Amino acid sequence: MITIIGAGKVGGDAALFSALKKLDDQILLLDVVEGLPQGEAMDINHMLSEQGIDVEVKGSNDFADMKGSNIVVVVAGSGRKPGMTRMDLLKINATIVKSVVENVKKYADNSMIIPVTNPLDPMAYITYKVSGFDRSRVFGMGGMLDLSRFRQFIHEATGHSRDSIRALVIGEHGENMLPLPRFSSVSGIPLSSFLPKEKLDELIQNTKQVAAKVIELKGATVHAPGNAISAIVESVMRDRKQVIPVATYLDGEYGHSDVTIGVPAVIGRKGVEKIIELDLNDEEKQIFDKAVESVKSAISGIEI
Ligand SMILES: NC(=O)c1ccc[n+]([C@@H]2O[C@H](COP(=O)([O-])OP(=O)(O)OC[C@H]3O[C@@H](n4cnc5c(N)ncnc54)[C@H](O)[C@@H]3O)[C@@H](O)[C@H]2O)c1
Ligand SMILES: O=C(O)C[C@H](O)C(=O)O
Repeated sequence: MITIIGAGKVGGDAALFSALKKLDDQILLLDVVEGLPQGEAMDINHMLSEQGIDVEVKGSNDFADMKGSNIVVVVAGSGRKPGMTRMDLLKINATIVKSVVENVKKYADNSMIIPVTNPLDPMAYITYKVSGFDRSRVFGMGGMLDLSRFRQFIHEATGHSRDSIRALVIGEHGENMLPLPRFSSVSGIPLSSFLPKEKLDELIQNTKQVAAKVIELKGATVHAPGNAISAIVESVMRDRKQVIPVATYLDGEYGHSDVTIGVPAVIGRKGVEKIIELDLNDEEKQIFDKAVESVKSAISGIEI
C-alpha cells in the first residue's frame, strides 16, 4: 500500500498519478481535515472506474490505517504565498512534519518515507531524525521536480523533443538550487553544443524562479509535483533503479555530514541504493556548499 499524508492539492494529485500508473493495488490518503481525503478518494475512484483501472483509493483521518504501507509520502503542511520563500515555512511545517512522522514510526515502521513538505531539505532532515529509519529509507522529493522544469526550459530553448533531453538539478530545493548544465544533455550530447553560456545562465535562473511564478499565477504548483512524486514511487515499486536527485542524509559524501540535501541517487526497491558523487567544478561546489550551509543553519534553529 502507498500512503499519502496530506490530501490537499499536491497529495491528491500524487494519488491520481500513482493510481493511473497502477503503482500499487491500494492507495491511502490521510488528512486531519474530516471529509477531505474521503472526498478526494471518491473523486479519483470515479475516474478510475471509467478508465477500468482496478486500483482502490481510500481516504481516512485515522493514522492507524497506514499499517502495512511500503511507502509513505509526507506532503502535509502549508504552502508558500506569493512573496514568500520556502524557508519562511520552516517553523509552521516543522511542527506538522514532526507529528506526522511520529505516526509513521508508530504505524508503518517498515516503510520508506518520501518527505515533500517545504522547506524540503530541512523537512527531510526532521523526517530522518524523528523516524530513526536507516537513511536509505528516507528520501525527499525536490530535485525531480526541479529537473522537470529545467528540462522544459531546455526543450523550449532548443526545440528538441522532451524525451531526448536529460537534465539534472541538485542542492537545495530552494534559493540555493543547483541546475547542472554540465550533467544535462540532448541525446547524450552536452548542452554547450546547443546553447551559448548566456542562454544557459538564463535557463538556470528561470529554473530557480519558475515555481514562484506559478504560485503567483495560480496559487500553487500541483501537477508537476504530483507527477514527480509518482516518478520516485514508481522507481521504488518497479525497482527501476533510476538515478534521481533526492534529498537524502549525507554521511561524508560531497565532503558533508549530518545534513540532508539533494544529490543524485539510485532509487530502487530498497530505497536509496547508492548515492552518486559527481565531480563538481569549483563554481558548482561553491553553490552546493552554500546550499548545505543554508540547510544546516535552518535545522540548527529547530528542536527535533
Ligand atoms: N518538495 C516539493 O517539490 C514540493 C512541491 C509542491 C508542494 N510542496 C509542499 O507541499 C506542501 C503541501 O502543498 P499543497 O499545495 O498540497 O498544500 P494544501 O494546503 O493543498 O494541502 C496540505 C494538506 O495538509 C493537511 N495537513 C496539515 N496538517 C496535517 C497533519 N498534521 N496531518 C495530516 N494532514 C495535515 C491539510 O489539511 C491540507 O489538506 C507544502 O508545504 C508545499 O510547499 C513541496
Ligand atoms: O515552490 C513552492 O513553494 C512549491 C514547490 O516547492 C515547488 O517547487 O513547486
